[in-house]
Amino acid sequence: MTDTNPMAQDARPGIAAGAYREAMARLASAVHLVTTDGPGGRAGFTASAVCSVSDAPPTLLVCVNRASSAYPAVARNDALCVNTLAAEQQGVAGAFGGRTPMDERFAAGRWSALATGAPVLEGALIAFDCRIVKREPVGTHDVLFCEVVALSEPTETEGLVYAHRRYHAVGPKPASEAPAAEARESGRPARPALRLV
Ligand SMILES: NC(=O)C1=CN([C@@H]2O[C@H](COP(=O)(O)OP(=O)(O)OC[C@H]3O[C@@H](n4cnc5c(N)ncnc54)[C@H](O)[C@@H]3O)[C@@H](O)[C@H]2O)C=CC1
Ligand SMILES: Cc1cc2nc3c(=O)[nH]c(=O)nc-3n(C[C@H](O)[C@H](O)[C@H](O)COP(=O)(O)O)c2cc1C
Repeated sequence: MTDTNPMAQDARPGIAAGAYREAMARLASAVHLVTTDGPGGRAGFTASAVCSVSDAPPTLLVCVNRASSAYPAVARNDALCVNTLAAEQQGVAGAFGGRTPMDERFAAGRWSALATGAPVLEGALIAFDCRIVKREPVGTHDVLFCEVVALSEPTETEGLVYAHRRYHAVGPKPASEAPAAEARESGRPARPALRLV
């Protein structure tokens, strides 16, 4: 049988990086700033390749490109913080998304620290302060296994999602705006949970 779907044609071993990226562009991901500080210096980058591995011990994985300007610091330091971005922090995601000097990136936000000293972004949806417990090179990236040692106070607001090469807002608005409750009371439809920002 001849398959006329170009995506299906590409789904074979040895597909080109471009076809893989095109496929990956269809996946929606939360957007994070991965930040670090220590003997290797302060650095950070925007990341979507982050996921939960285990809750005992609480462990995340983060994939970092070895060609990234943040890599030398991430490679040397033993801690990092995964700052999951709120919808209104799209500008900070842009600043940390490449080609901007580190000092300028950090000027785009306000910072504190939890247990490890890695920079914690004020207003993030949530921040996971981590010790890096294992590193595994895979292709162009290092996969970092990170044990979560402290959490920030969560911010009750919309999250930031990246899909189809664009940012979107997702989730509930702050309680004060309570659109769903309002909509229920007024009989009007609630606004969609996902919108372009
Ligand atoms: N995991 C990563 O290293 C990611 C890197 N990026 C980088 O940010 C820039 C903008 O990206 P897009 O506008 O989304 O266009 P794009 O066409 O370069 O990427 C589309 C999708 O492919 C994946 N991807 C891209 N580069 C990758 C890489 N080097 N390794 C593994 N997966 C990768 C991501 O899921 C991304 O959303 C590009 O330079 C891209 O390389 C973006 C997302 C993830
Ligand atoms: C939405 C988005 C998600 C990204 N996710 C990752 C990621 O998970 N891992 C990674 O190494 N780079 C990721 N990048 C790329 C880095 O943020 C950065 O652009 C890249 O490391 C090159 O930066 P440099 O100019 O500091 O070398 C992402 C970029 C964007 C815009």
